[in-house]
Amino acid sequence: MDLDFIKLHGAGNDFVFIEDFSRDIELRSDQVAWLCDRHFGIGADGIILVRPPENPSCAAYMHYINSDGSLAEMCGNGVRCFAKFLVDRGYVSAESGQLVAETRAGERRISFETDDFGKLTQATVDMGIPEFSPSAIPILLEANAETESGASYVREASLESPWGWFSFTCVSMGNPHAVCFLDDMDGLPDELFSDSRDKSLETFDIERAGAFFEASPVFPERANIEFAVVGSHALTMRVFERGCGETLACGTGACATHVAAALTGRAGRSNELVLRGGTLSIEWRADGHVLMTGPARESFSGTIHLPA
Ligand SMILES: N[C@H](CCC[C@H](N)C(=O)O)C(=O)O
Repeated sequence: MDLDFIKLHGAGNDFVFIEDFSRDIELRSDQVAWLCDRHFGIGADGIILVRPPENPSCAAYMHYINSDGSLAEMCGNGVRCFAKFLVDRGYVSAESGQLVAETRAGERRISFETDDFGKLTQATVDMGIPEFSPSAIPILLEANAETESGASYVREASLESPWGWFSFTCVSMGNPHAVCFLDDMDGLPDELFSDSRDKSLETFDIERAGAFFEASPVFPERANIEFAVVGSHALTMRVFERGCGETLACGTGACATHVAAALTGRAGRSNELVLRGGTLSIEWRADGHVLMTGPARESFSGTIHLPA
């Protein structure tokens, strides 16, 4: 089967977009993995099929698939690129400045800016209200703290690993996140850093630590694992994504990290989240909604022959 595709990315988190308004594209996990392979396929962190919405007031439905073929409820960088796909191709009027995307996690309102040619340059997504209960994450641990509004949540729960104990604060943005603040890297073993003389987020071996916790039995549906460092002006983070591995950015992960930082007194209600692929601006509003602002870029388009 020949597939027309468009490659887009949000802060380096990249996706293969395929228009599927006729709802006749179904991809097996091995086909998804092949399309996402950076040597034998197109190369991406995930696939996004653009499908008709259930609710006609929504612009379209975002069907997101991780590069390992697993489905995820939500993708923050992906939904900004989703808006770009729709605006740049005229499915949504550039003048309207907003649209509602339908996702597996629910509807997400997006406001966007365009350039002089009507092409979307950046978008602000209302990522909804985070969920905290262990059953909502899901995580097989008891809640041990309460938010100001009385929601129970898992705060800096210690999980053991071959390299010692790590503390995670858990947040759902429609998909599961476990956030670890690396407050004392000197206390971690040398083998977890590519340069033991420079124990930093950059030299931290996220592939090993992230893979260990992503697959921990404490997360029955696995989890996206964030490691973050709080600076004087910004939060710097890296993410090992469920079903993908390390990505250059994770929109829902940036939101979860920001919320966890606010909950644990490390940050206020608005922050710049610095990721390897770019910076996302996150605000946790007083009404509980999390707003994420960031770029969306088109890389290239083409047609690929998908082996049967
Ligand atoms: N791997 C994630 C989905 C993609 C999230 C990320 N790319 C984002 O921008 O939010 C999961 O399985 O929940």
